[in-house]
Amino acid sequence: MADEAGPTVVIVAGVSGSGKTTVGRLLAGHLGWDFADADDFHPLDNVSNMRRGIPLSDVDRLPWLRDLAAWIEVRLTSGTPGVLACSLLKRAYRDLVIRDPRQVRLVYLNGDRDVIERRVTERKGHFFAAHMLDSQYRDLEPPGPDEHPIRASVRHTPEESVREIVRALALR
Ligand SMILES: Nc1ncnc2c1ncn2[C@@H]1O[C@H](COP(=O)(O)OP(=O)(O)O)[C@@H](O)[C@H]1O
Ligand SMILES: O=C(O)[C@H](O)[C@@H](O)[C@H](O)[C@H](O)COP(=O)(O)O
Repeated sequence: MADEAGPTVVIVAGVSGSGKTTVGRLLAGHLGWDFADADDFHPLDNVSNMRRGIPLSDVDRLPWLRDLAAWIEVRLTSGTPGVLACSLLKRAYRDLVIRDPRQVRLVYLNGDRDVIERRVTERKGHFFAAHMLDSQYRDLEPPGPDEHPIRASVRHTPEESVREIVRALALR
């Protein structure tokens, strides 16, 4: 759990289309923190595969996860807070990038698959197609209670989710 000073990094996680980038960017703006989208860390082959409808494997994701862990480590050592939007579908992925849960808090955007499916379908100009959602749910291992996730519903507006998250983080 976060220590009295609060976390230095907040990760907003969930399947594609759950609102990680939208909520994460809004949260970062509210807190005055830096924001990073994990999509920007994918090797080009990963994006090319997803664009062609090929889901990523654990092997594909490993270099990506290592780069994300390095981004977090820089934040922690420099004391520069940041919000990271990142799917982190599996527990093993989260264990790799969240080494100290007191300093890195997890937000999990969850809720109705039909809502998410509609959003991915309507989203313009993104490489990730709605038919790929099946593979996201196949890989998804929702956070367990020991990960102390802050849960936010995909049905809420981004603004409502940010208010909930800030309250749960006890950050002003
Ligand atoms: N709470 C929300 N209410 C309505 N639309 C949303 C909400 N969150 C995200 N969206 C929209 O849904 C789509 C997916 O959001 P995005 O932030 O890209 O999700 P992710 O980063 O998890 O893939 C975008 O078109 C975005 O504008
Ligand atoms: O691990 C993965 O399979 C990908 O990271 C995936 O979870 C992510 O969702 C896509 O890269 C699309 O990006 P958005 O999440 O922004 O739609």
